[in-house]
Amino acid sequence: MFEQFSIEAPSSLFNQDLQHKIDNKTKPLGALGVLESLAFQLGRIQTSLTVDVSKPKMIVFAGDHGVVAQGVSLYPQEVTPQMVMNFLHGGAAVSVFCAQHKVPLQVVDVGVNAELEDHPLLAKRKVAFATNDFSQAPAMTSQALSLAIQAGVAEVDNALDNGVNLLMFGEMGIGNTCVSSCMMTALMGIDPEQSAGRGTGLDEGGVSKKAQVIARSLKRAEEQTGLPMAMWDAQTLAEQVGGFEILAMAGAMLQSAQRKVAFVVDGFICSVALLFAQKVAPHVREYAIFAHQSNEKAHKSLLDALHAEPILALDLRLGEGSGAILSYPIIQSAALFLNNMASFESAGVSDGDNI
Ligand SMILES: Cc1cc2ncn([C@H]3O[C@H](COP(=O)(O)O)[C@@H](O)[C@H]3O)c2cc1C
Ligand SMILES: O=C(O)c1cccnc1
Repeated sequence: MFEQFSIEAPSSLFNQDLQHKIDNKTKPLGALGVLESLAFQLGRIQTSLTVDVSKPKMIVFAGDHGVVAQGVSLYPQEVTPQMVMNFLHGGAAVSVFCAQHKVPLQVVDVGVNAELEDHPLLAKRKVAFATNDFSQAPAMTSQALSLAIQAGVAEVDNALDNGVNLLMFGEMGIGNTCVSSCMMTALMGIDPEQSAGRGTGLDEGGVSKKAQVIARSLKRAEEQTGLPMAMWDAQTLAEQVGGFEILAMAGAMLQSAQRKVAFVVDGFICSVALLFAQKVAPHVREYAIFAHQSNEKAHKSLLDALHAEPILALDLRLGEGSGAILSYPIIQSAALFLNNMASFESAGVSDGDNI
């Protein structure tokens, strides 16, 4: 299933030169903080002392989830196709922010529970109209899993073949915080109480019901596979409790890393996609830029598990790729300081080792 991915760590060839270049900019050592680690990471990924993030693209994967039948979201499933139309017509948060930064937006239907009309911004790669309700049966077949992964791979290939040099990923799918929490529980071996959060705005009772649905679903899957979840491989985990848009995004992240291009991770759901991708190929993590820390409860512990240093913390709890696009100006600034800032030598400024 995942044999196509053999992801190498970014090159270390320029590590010393990159650090030297960053340290010799006209600023106190380390003073540009997170921008310095971003510039270093981009330089490693692009194997260059100058970096280019001038051709970004936002790809939003959309899909529906059978498990919403268990009452795990505040909103009805119809909102998924309605929001996809809103993305296409420029009215969603991610659309507005992409327009602000002149970043092209592509929406990919991998499993929306509605027939969608053709639209230039829409890629139609529907695997099915929704996953199965995984509290009752496996979420998907291995064939469906493969189609979801390949949808992500194909969209990334398409973008990179057209010169894109920075990818940003987002998602839309009512119920997908439940799916993400369930995947996180299985991937990290934690209690569902620790991974379930409010999503679109559940109250405490709703969150504890969501945790119960997750616990029941994982028990069902353990019984059906005859294996404790700690022993599931990536394929089993995805088939049992995955979501189409989350797995398409994982495929996209893996392909982006395979082709040595950095990608921006949005909030909680995207971080779970990365955690899954990391189970397939650990080095994928090194190509990820973390946009922000979401207000979804489990995002902080997930970011810690990924050793991630997010750029922003704005109390967002939206998804769609909204945090990813908001972080783009900072990523641009990281590239610009590395490329264009003067060095102590070129600007004739005295540096600081005279003590
Ligand atoms: C109008 C609206 C726009 C959204 N845009 C993103 N999401 C976000 O909320 C959903 C996940 O939350 P839950 O698991 O609680 O359903 C996802 O679709 C996510 O992208 C939205 C949700 C709504 C209602
Ligand atoms: O952080 C996220 O990705 C998120 C949080 C709440 C709702 N939808 C998405």
